Amino acid sequence: MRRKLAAGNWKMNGTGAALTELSALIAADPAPKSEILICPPAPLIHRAAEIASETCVRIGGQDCHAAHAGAHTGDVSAEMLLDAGAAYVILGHSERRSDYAESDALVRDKTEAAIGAGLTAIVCVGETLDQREGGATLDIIAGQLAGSVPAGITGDTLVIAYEPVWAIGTGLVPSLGQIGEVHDFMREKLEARFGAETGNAIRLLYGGSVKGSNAAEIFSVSNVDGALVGGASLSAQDFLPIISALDAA
Ligand SMILES: O=C[C@H](O)COP(=O)(O)O
Repeated sequence: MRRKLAAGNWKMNGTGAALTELSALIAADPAPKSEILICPPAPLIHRAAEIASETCVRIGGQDCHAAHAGAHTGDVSAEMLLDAGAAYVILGHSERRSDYAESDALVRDKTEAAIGAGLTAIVCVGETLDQREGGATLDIIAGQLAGSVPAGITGDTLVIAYEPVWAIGTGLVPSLGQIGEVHDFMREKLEARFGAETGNAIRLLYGGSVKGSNAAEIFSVSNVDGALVGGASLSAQDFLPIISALDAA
């Protein structure tokens, strides 16, 4: 049985004052059935992890370098995230793929580094609007999965987030049929590559304009094990209904 995961990606939002939202989240929902994850900007990870220690909320990073250490100005390694208190790291988010031209091969190397350091990697995949309209969605997802996910993973160290690029921060959401088609396809691909047991243990998140108002219907779709939430994770008031919907799914 896969434990559901409500993951919040704060992106490049929030200074120390934003941690009051994390405290409010912890105070409001101390024992959800689902796992809760908040991925704040890197400078807040250590403080966030201290606030969340011994609570049900886990803390994660939004990226890491593929190397353990070295001359990589401005980067952080997976080991540094772990040392700061992170348990997860998001990798290959479409904003990283577009802002920094991150390739599938680079995402795969980062994922290997993250898992090797003891983090759980959340690898993001998703098509652009042109690709969807051109009928290429499943080919794109297959290629990103094959290229970004390393060999030899285990079901508890990898999470896949399906985030259609055109749904991120736009208020646009795929139909439930479209979400289900991609999630079922990803499950098939993962089972074919890693075997039924591992492939079935990997959690599959949907991300892109998830709100309290649409969360329940999204979580009713087969093979949707939770959500990767951007804007609506920035306030406890907005994130809590999503967690409640996931608990109820
Ligand atoms: O990582 C989160 C996603 O990019 C979704 O962002 P959003 O919920 O603001 O659309």
